[in-house]
Amino acid sequence: MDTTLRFDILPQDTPAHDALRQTLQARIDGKTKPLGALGRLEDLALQLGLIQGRPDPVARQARVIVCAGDHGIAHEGVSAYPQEVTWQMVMNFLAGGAAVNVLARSVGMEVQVVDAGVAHDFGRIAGLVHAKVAPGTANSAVQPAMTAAQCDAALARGRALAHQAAEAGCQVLALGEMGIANTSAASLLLHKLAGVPLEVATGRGTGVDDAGLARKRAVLTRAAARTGTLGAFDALCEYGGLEIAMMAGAMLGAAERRLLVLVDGFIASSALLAAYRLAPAVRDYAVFAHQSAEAGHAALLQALQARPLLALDLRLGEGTGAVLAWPLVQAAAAFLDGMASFAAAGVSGQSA
Ligand SMILES: O=C(O)c1ccc[n+]([C@@H]2O[C@H](COP(=O)([O-])O)[C@@H](O)[C@H]2O)c1
Ligand SMILES: Cc1cc2nc[nH]c2cc1C
Repeated sequence: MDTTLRFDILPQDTPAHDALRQTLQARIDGKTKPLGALGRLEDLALQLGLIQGRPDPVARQARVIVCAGDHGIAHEGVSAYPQEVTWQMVMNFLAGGAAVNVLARSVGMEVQVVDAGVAHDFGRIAGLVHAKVAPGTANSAVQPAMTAAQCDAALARGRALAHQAAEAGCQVLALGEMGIANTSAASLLLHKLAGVPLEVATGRGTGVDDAGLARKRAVLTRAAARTGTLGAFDALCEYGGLEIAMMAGAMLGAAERRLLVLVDGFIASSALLAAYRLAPAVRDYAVFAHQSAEAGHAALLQALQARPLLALDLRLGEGTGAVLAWPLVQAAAAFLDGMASFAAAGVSGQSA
């Protein structure tokens, strides 16, 4: 089985990119600083230029899309919080009172809240993007979480949301999520797609105690045993979530429109892992914002050969870590644009 969608992402290893890479590197190296002294900001500037296909990339507008979804596996008692927190937090996002709202305001980022698959009827509520594919997934401990049609619908809707962000003028798209029990889905994806043992891939999520962690591991072991080796789409169907598939679709759609993708924590990274396996070129568009305190995130980042920008011990989700990395992307574009070159400033370059 495979997704019916085809993602059209420009790979970045073409000869045209080699020429642009050299131009960007020369611009970076010509700035008034010791060679390489802006460290990872230099990598960011280079990546942004390659993504936008220009030596003078811009980072003016960014949006965070928070995808919310519920999980059948929550009924196995794998989270420290009850399922209704998902829809209650959606209301909190819409009221502007959640962490992601506050942090996004502080860095000048727009928040879009999406019902990807919450097990609650919101009615026609203002401000919410109504993209509910189903009222939560099925319990992946006993059956596939999603049908292929549901997974395809979530991917397609995510892609469309990313395209809309591009049309609205964004250069950068951050993806975040809300979904009680979705660390279970992310751990199962990590286990199935990267072969990471469940003992390593499973953490405390919202904060289960030792007994809760043991129970969660037992549930995930049972769930994983239902299937053998899986491709990315089948793994999403079997163990993913509607919000995870929607984030994956949005990441792929963002790359199609040459947006830089800011990846949040453990669950968002599992969406990127699935997206990467569906279309490897998406990896070049991704910036890993932070290393989550969730056990398993280190292994996930390693599987993607990713080095996150920040390490703040966050384990909240919602896109909070991704939002905090937006000023760094802006700083990268700003130094490339505004710093004087050695020639312009009359500063001597490196000694021969
Ligand atoms: O982003 C992270 O790294 C992260 C780590 C742990 C928990 N979360 C959030 O907590 C919820 C999932 O935790 P749980 O225990 O219900 O599986 C979900 O709403 C996530 O946004 C998020
Ligand atoms: C309160 C609360 C807020 C969240 N935000 C993301 N995941 C969350 C989980 C809980 C429990």
